[in-house]
Amino acid sequence: TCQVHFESSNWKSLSIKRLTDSRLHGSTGLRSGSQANFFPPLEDAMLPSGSFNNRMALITGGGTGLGRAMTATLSQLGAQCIIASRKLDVLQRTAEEISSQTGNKVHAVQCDVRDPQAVSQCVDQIEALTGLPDVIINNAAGNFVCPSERLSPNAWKTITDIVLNGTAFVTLELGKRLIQNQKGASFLAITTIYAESGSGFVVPSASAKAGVEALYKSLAAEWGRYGHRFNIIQPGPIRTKGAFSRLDPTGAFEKAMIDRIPTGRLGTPAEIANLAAYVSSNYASWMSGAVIRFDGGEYVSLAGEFNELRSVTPDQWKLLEAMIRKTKGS
Ligand SMILES: CCCCC/C=C\C/C=C\C/C=C\C=C\C(=O)SCCNC(=O)CCNC(=O)[C@H](O)C(C)(C)COP(=O)(O)OP(=O)(O)OC[C@H]1O[C@@H](n2cnc3c(N)ncnc32)[C@H](O)[C@@H]1OP(=O)(O)O
Ligand SMILES: NC(=O)C1=CN([C@@H]2O[C@H](COP(=O)(O)OP(=O)(O)OC[C@H]3O[C@@H](n4cnc5c(N)ncnc54)[C@H](OP(=O)(O)O)[C@@H]3O)[C@@H](O)[C@H]2O)C=CC1
Repeated sequence: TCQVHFESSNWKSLSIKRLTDSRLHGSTGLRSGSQANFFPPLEDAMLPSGSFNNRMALITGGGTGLGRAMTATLSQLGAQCIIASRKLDVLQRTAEEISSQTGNKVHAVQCDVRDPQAVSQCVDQIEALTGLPDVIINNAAGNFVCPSERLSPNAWKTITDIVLNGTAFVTLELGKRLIQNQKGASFLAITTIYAESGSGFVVPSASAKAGVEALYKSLAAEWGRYGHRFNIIQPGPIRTKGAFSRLDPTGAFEKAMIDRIPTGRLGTPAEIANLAAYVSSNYASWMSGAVIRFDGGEYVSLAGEFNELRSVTPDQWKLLEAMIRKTKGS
């Protein structure tokens, strides 16, 4: 299966014919992505049942995607949940479905997090329904891929308003009321791996998510004295309609994305829901200011400049090593 052709002893002219995922990788017997068999996702709730009994949880964007999965897990573990976003019909459908499965009430509250007045009214409604929450998950977001030179001011404003200002309005409004009531709480923000690295083509999202991380790290330092913990989860790719339809509308990039993930697969909503439940639970009461990357290894895979050498087969390595060992001096 060795496809190395020596055109000269120069590294640059070494032509390595890349093997596609439908062919064996050297003598390892691994097909691209087949390592996923080592990393099967577990779908059941990880924490003991009742871990969130008598606790109230607010999940923004809890009607769909990852927010919905987090709501389902918290509800299954005993929490009374409130889900908030713009589309009341979507929220109500999700709330009914989850409540009927878990037997625990899920409340739907309409709220556009970009509007501080709407956020304040939403928190009034939450106080009346359940009292102030013990768990706040800032999960709502907006995003789309777009070359930055095509972004209008309003496109920039829309994404940064939802992601950064929305998270800030929800966090500050609840924080102030919790402080007044001398009540502790766990705050969790869902960001993304490129909040750390930056990324072209999603620049408003990258900028806003980086701001959210700064906000949460800062408040972790400032508001511990009020009983508040602040943590961040940076998910890698997890299939949801909201994300994939806006970031890879044709599906053209999915295979390349999976190929670069060392665990060979996308994450699942249930996996991130378990992590979010743990971080929000009392089992994690010493965790604050943490940034947890949850991406199957994608970030480090993208970062290391030699990681492409994964495609070199054992036979090719023998040839490369011989060439390297033959080199004397500089
Ligand atoms: C190499 C490829 C890799 C493939 C990756 C595949 C999978 C994903 C992997 C990782 C994901 C990592 C991070 C994910 C982060 C996320 O946040 S995903 C969550 C995405 N979910 C959502 O976005 C849900 C909510 N979104 C929306 O409601 C809308 O999309 C929107 C954000 C636009 C807000 O809606 P609305 O308030 O109704 O805004 P408007 O439609 O009025 O638009 C406001 C302005 O924005 C301009 N605009 C809208 N869409 C685009 C576009 N596609 N391109 C350019 N500009 C756009 C619009 O024209 C408005 O501006 P103007 O008024 O015209 O100037
Ligand atoms: N899926 C993935 O691969 C990844 C996702 N993430 C993050 O995970 C989180 C969830 O994303 P995902 O589930 O994939 O996508 P979704 O599109 O399903 O979730 C986004 C949610 O945000 C809500 N929302 C959007 N705008 C507003 C607004 N102005 N006010 C209130 N709520 C709003 C939406 O509800 P509505 O339309 O009713 O307002 C929706 O429920 C986001 O923070 C995203 O950035 C990060 C990395 C990877």
